[in-house]
Amino acid sequence: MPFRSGFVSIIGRPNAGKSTLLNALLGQKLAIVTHKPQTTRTRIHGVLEVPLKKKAKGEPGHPAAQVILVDTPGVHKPDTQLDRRMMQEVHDALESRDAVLFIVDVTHRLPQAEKPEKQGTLKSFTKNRVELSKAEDDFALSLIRKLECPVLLVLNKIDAIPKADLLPLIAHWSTLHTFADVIPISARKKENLELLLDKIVGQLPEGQRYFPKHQLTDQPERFLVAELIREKILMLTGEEVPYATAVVIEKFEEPEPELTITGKVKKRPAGAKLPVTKISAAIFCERTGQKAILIGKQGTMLKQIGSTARKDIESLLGTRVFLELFVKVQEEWRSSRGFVEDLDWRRQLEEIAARQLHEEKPE
Ligand SMILES: Nc1nc2c(ncn2[C@@H]2O[C@H](COP(=O)(O)OP(=O)(O)OP(=O)(O)O)[C@@H](O)[C@H]2O)c(=O)[nH]1
Repeated sequence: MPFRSGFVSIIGRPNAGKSTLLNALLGQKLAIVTHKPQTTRTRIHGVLEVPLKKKAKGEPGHPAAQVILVDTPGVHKPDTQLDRRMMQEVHDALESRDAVLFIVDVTHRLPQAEKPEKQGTLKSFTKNRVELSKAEDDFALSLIRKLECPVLLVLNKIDAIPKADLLPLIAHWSTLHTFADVIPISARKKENLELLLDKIVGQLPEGQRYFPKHQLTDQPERFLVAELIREKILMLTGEEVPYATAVVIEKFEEPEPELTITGKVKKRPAGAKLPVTKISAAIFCERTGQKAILIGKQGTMLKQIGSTARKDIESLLGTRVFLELFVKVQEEWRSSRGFVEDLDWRRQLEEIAARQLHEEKPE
C-alpha cells in the first residue's frame, strides 16, 4: 500500500480539548493544556508517524502515513488585536488542508435542551450561556462550511457524560453539517483514538513525508519553553492575569558539546552531572497591579512559576536548566498590533536568524 501524508487541522471552540487531543495522539506533551479557555494562541504542528495496519477480520487496515496535526486557538469572536491574531492563526490552519477535525465538547448543553426559564433566576444565567454557546458554535460552523476538504466530527469528553446522551448529540450535529465521519472520543482517557487515527489516515492522499521521520514538531525548543512558562502562569494566577500575559525568551544558551581532540562529541560518563541550558525569559503584562501579582509577596509567585516551569523544561530539553524570569509592563499590549505580531514565534525566529547572520558577517 503506498505511503500517505497530509495536514490535518484540529479546530473547535475554546476548551473543547484540541490541545489534549494533539498531545494524546502524539504521546508527548507538545501543546500546553489548562482548564482555562483560550490557552492556545498560535497554531502548533505535531508530526505523527502512523505505522502500516494490515487487513484483519472486520478491519480494512491502512497504509503507513505521516499526519501533520495542526492545533489551533479556540474559535471565538475577536475583541482585541491578540484575538484577531489568534483567529488569523485559525484561518491559516484551515488553508489547503487535507482534512479537518472539528472537535466538540459533549458536556456543553444543546440549545433545545433548555427548559423555559423564570426571570432573574440562575436559569436565565444558564440560558445566556447556552445562547453564547450557540453563537460560538454557529461561528465555528460558518468556518467549516467554507471548506472543501473532508471534515470529521470529533465528539470529545465522552468519559464525562452517560453513553445514552451521545445519540441526541450526533443527531443534533448531523443536521448542521455533512460530516465525513463522526467519532466519539475521550482525549483525556485516550478512548477511541485508534479508530480516529484509522479514519484520519483514510482521508489522506498518497504522498511522501513532509518532515523527517523523527521530527516531532516544526516549533523550535525555545518557543516550547516559552509556552511551558505561560502554562504555569495560567495555572498559578487567576482572573485577568493569565490573559494579559505573554512570555518572550530573551536568552537561550544551549550547553556546548564537549569535543575530543578529533572533534567527536565526548561520551558523558555514567552518573556525571547533566550540562546546563541557560534561559532568560521576560513575562509581559499590561499593568503594574498584574506585575505585583506575578511577582507575589517577596517574589514567592515568580519563584513558584520558575521552579514548576524549570522541572518541565528540564524534562523537555534533557539538560539541567538555569532559568531567570523578569516581569515587564507593556500597557495594553493585547491591543498593539506591532507587539502582538512580534510575539509570533515564526517572526521571532526570522529576527534571530537575521541577528546571527549580522553577527557572523566579517567587518
Ligand atoms: N473530561 C474530559 N476532559 C477533557 C478531555 N479532553 C480535554 N479535557 C479538559 O478540557 C480542558 C481544556 O482542554 P484543552 O486541551 O486545553 O482545550 P483546547 O480546546 O485546546 O482549549 P483552547 O486552547 O482554549 O482553545 C482541560 O481542562 C482538559 O483537561 C476529555 O476527553 N475528557
